[in-house]
Amino acid sequence: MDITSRVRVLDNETVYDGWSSFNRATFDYQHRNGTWQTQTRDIFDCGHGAALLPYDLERRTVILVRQFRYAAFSEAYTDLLLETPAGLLDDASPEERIVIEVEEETGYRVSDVTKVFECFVSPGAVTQKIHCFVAPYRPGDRVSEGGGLTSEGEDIEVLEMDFDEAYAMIADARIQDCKTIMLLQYAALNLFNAKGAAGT
Ligand SMILES: Nc1nc2c(ncn2[C@@H]2O[C@H](COP(=O)(O)OP(=O)(O)O[C@H]3O[C@H](CO)[C@@H](O)[C@H](O)[C@@H]3O)[C@@H](O)[C@H]2O)c(=O)[nH]1
Ligand SMILES: [Mg+2]
Repeated sequence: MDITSRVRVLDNETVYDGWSSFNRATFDYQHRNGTWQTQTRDIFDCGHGAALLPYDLERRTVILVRQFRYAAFSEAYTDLLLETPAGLLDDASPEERIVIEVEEETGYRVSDVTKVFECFVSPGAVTQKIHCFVAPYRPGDRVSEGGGLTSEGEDIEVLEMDFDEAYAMIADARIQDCKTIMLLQYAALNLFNAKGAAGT
């Protein structure tokens, strides 16, 4: 379904333009019953991103990263956040960008990369879409320490974790990042034969 004819943008004001941008859009939207309504929405834009879960089926492990996230901290999450490696696209394609980002953050050089889904992270207010990937890895694929770019303020800890332990961390809220939850659930359903995954 293409709903372009049901939206008329009246104004798109840039409220802030810096590392990210913040816009206030005013538009007419035609409801399903045919009536038009004027709405205003504040929209946060920091570009699109890509995320990847490296997995080793033989050793039943995955690679996650742990880092400080001020946005979560400001909402009383006082621990470091556990996530899959991920990054902003910065004008590259998701496929190109994610391989570079995984090596920068984890030190692992992955090659057999599979796109599994893409998702809007918070579509009521945030423009960002995350392209999500998985890739197998072996211990010998580690070519550097990783850790991210100190010059950009990154201080990233690399964790190789037992898959079942990582998966269980969703249920007790030790993992709260949405791309990480979705990729671990994808892996439980499609890669590992996980206890508690649907159909097992
Ligand atoms: N958030 C933020 N980051 C900034 C800013 N200025 C510079 N940065 C730097 O921009 C870099 C972004 O690192 P990436 O690895 O590219 O992105 P990320 O922060 O890991 O993740 C982003 O993309 C993910 C999706 O792939 C998102 O899940 C995540 O929320 C975030 O937007 C970091 O080094 C960060 O320090 C700023 O004002 N705000
Ligand atoms: Mg990152």
